[in-house]
Amino acid sequence: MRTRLKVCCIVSVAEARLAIAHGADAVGLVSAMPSGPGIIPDETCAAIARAAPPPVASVLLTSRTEASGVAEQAERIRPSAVQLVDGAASPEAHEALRRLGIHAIQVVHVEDETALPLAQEAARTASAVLLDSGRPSEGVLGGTGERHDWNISREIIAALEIPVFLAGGLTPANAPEAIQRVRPFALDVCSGVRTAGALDPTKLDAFARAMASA
Ligand SMILES: O=C(O)c1ccccc1N[C@@H]1O[C@H](COP(=O)(O)O)[C@@H](O)[C@H]1O
Repeated sequence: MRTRLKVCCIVSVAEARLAIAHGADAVGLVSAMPSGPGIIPDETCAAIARAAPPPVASVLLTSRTEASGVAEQAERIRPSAVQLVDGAASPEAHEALRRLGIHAIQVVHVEDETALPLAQEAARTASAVLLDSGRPSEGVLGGTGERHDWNISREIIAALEIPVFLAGGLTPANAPEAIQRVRPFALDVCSGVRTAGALDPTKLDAFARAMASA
């Protein structure tokens, strides 16, 4: 099965078009976060979500955890899916999104082996799980540009029956190894395809080619 590509930290409709032209199956839109390089206003998230043509998915990243707050933001922005970057998000938040016809992608930050039971719990109610390299205890919920232990990710993916995205420090150089070793449903990249903060067509092209070579 082809590994899907999500290009994250999209800041404009022009960047979304560039990512899609290079084969992105999904574009990620980072709303308010405690920290991170990719944050854009909700109004910009909504404009990009409106511009994403089917079957490309628009994925809103939120740090909200309460069901009512998550649903309120999702209803305003109307993405295809919401990526809940804080592991404290509840099954009620997943259910609230489901009622709106919006997929819940629950992030699990892989700090150690405890990520496996966290992912299994999230998989009970979310549409998909995304494995990232944040450090929630330090208020870092993603966008680190760092890899985590892919042996743990591989174990999680083997144990779950729903799609699992792999994120954190992916680059054109390590994308083939990520696909071969971890076997995720999709790769999710932000900093690895950017230069001085801007989406870089040369790196995007290299990333897409690296995926195709795996
Ligand atoms: O990029 C951000 O600003 C951000 C902030 C808070 C949570 C997630 C964030 N970005 C997401 O982090 C992953 C991995 O990014 P990277 O490839 O390691 O740079 C990806 O989903 C980003 O969209």
